[in-house]
Amino acid sequence: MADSSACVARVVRVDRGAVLLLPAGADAATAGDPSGSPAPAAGGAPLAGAVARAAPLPPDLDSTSSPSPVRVALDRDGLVPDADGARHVPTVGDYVLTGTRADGGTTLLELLPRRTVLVRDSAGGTARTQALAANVDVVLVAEHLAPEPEPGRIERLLMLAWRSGARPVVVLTKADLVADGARSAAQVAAVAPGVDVHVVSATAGTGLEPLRALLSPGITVVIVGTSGAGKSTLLNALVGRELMATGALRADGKGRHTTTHRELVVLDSGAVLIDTPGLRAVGVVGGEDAVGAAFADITALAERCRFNDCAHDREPGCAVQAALESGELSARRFDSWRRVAREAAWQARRADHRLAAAETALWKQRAASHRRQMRAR
Ligand SMILES: Nc1nc2c(ncn2[C@@H]2O[C@H](COP(=O)(O)OP(=O)(O)OP(=O)(O)O)[C@@H](O)[C@H]2O)c(=O)[nH]1
Ligand SMILES: [Zn+2]
Repeated sequence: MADSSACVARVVRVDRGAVLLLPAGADAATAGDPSGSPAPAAGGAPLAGAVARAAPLPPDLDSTSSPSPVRVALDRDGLVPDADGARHVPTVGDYVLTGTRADGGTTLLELLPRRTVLVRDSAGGTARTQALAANVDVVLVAEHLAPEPEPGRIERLLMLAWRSGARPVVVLTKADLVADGARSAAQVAAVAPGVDVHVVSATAGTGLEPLRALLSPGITVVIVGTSGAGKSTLLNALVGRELMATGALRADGKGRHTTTHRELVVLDSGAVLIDTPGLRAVGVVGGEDAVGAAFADITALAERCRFNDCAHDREPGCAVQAALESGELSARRFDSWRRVAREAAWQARRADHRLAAAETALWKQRAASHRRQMRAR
């Protein structure tokens, strides 16, 4: 499918009918070069570093300029085929193979496999999911300390993060507005088992070092959180310059600027940052694994129940009920877990059902074509 001149590029932004791509240079992976796999195993050095290094800067430009992305039109349906011909909606962070037309223009050839992908349910409760970002290593879950953090929202965002395959990290923002950020952090840590929780103030510049340390070459970091969580402000503070428009009032008095699209930015360090618009209703898409990870504390408790099929209701020897009684587990978190676990089970059943329906349709199609062949004879 790919011609010999195929190159790997990364999707920086998706517009209507087109994508912005950062092309990889001579040192980056090319098609047919197995060592240049764009989908490295977790922990491997992703291509982003190569993309960042790919375009040497002209000497008259300072080090803060990045190579400019190339705009490439999508097919009419707005989709990009993968190696098997299945067509996908491209998303920020995707790696694609590009080719060169006779007139020198760039064409999109193929979507490369996604190592990780952040997805959510599309609005309206349809069966569709929307890919928010692909090939990310770290998902920063941002939540403000003032107003008070909402544990339920953090739980949902953590499920989204766990489900992506990337590593979640919680960032509690606006520490300058509260007296005791550490106390809130301890409460939030209780709903984020296995996840680091950081307390930061982007405006005061405190607590940023551990987050800066995440921004190593080749690492892709995406930030998610409700509108006003301080995502853009935090990213700007991490980078030390204005990358993202923030919700602060604009100097010209023309109201507020908020993030309206997802965009990938390559830092001088070679790390890649993706800002996302505020996620309002995080419809959490199934994934019993994600529930298990986000609620690892309850999963561990449930393993200690006397009965394997304990419903954690009134069964004797239920470790979950015991934890509720002792106060080790909050009723709120237990309810939260029940709700998402039910949703996950429902999603799984629905996916099975869809699969079964697709299978039936395929067999009907085959049977029909078989009948046609028989008739033709
Ligand atoms: N006091 C204080 N205010 C902050 C801090 N970080 C952000 N803010 C303010 O919070 C508001 C929202 O910040 P943004 O960075 O635009 O929030 P966002 O999460 O990117 O919002 P969306 O783009 O709508 O998703 C702005 O008025 C910021 O100035 C902080 O550390 N301390
Ligand atoms: Zn039980």
